[in-house]
Amino acid sequence: MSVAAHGRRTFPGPPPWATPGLLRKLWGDRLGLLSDAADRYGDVVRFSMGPKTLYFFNHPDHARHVLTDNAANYHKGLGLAEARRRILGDGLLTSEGETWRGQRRVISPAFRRERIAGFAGVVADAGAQLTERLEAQAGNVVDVAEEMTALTMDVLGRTLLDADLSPLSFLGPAFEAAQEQAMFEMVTLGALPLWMPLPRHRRFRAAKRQIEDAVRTLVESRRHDTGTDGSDLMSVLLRVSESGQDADARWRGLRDQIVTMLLAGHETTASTLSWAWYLLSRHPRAAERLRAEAIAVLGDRTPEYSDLVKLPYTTMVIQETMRLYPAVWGLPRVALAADEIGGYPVPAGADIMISPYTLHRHRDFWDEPDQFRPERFAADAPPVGHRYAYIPFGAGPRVCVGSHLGMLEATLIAAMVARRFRFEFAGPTDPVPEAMLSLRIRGGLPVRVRRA
Ligand code: HEM
Repeated sequence: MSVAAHGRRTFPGPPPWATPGLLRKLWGDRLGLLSDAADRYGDVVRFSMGPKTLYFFNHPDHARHVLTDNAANYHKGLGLAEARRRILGDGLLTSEGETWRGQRRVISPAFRRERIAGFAGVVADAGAQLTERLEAQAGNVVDVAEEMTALTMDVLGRTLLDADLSPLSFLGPAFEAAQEQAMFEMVTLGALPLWMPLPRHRRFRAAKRQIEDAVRTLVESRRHDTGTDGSDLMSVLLRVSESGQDADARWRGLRDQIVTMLLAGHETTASTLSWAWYLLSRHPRAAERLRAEAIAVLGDRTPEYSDLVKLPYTTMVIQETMRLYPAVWGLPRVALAADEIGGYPVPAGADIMISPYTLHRHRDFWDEPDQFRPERFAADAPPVGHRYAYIPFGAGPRVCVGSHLGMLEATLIAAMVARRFRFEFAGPTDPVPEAMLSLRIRGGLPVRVRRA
């Protein structure tokens, strides 16, 4: 069908008078907003919200078009644009164009599979410390989401940043405040400028200061101690920051990269592991199978990188967790020039949303999409109906640079913990997903720790 023919077609979507309700949902229930719209209107939805229009495309072909085939026409959008302005700056996640291309070229080697394989020892060590902490808590209720955050932060520090991040436990809440602000600005469309003396603005400014101070400390301590071979991420970032521009710009460049790595490198894996523990607490047979595999493969010994391929069921549990609760639930983009997606015309400047969360539950591509069934990812199961119906790490040029590290960490930690413990969900009601930049669990995940 021609563009002109579609141009006359009106987009499906809620009527303009629904705007207040839509904005409320954009603030309080982003997943509900998208899921309900997909159920009601199908694969293409236009949300008109006052001055803002959001185009939601929910067919895997649309995802391929935006993320890969015509990726050059799209920059990062809604939510990420605010996060860029407020906290991430021109780090790898939010930079664009030539700046991004240059950064990706120099940063990627630090994430190669061979390098990541060398990190298995650090992951195993962090896992051993975690199991000791859990042992001390056997029979008690702990917030396992908080434990996962501490663990992934520790691993990130010791692998990529060559630093002990344990004195920086305030970073978790500080990142939370920073993301809150970015989301708030997204929903209020920037109507409440940061100079206004609101408590949330004060909270944000304090959080930003804490994050900057932490980065400064990391950089200073590293400059005095360069005992590495120079190919780790921190060395690469420091080297890059030594060339060109004025001192201020160099510092900003370095800060943006480190803040980005701190945020992107720990929340996502922590979220994945937390949701996995919740799902396993609700599916004891799957939990038992995972435990049996972990014991058969690892026994009592320290896991190694080569164990990854021997843990297919554990891997399937992580894959299925990322299907139901993809840590990066939304891939917002802005169209640079007018385009046509799935036959629908979108104007230049249009805000586009591709959502792994809704694609991963798309009824045309998944059997019983809301059920937790790790078997769908078994080697002998039918392949996923469409390559872009499952994109937990994104796709195309902006695909996750840390996916190998994320998978290594999630799989080894799941096996190490499951061979010793099981968790009973101890919350008063089912956990509520909170769609910030990553998919958190609102209020944490209380579980009772039981020796398995
Ligand atoms: C289970 C764990 C993880 C998941 C599910 C995940 C998911 C994603 C997704 C979906 C994207 C694409 C975002 C977009 O297109 O807008 C992304 C990008 C990115 N991720 Fe991850 N990630 C994980 C772990 C990590 C780790 C461990 C790091 C390490 C620092 C990391 C660093 C990054 C960076 C820097 C980008 C931006 C890449 C670019 O634009 O060139 N991620 N991640």
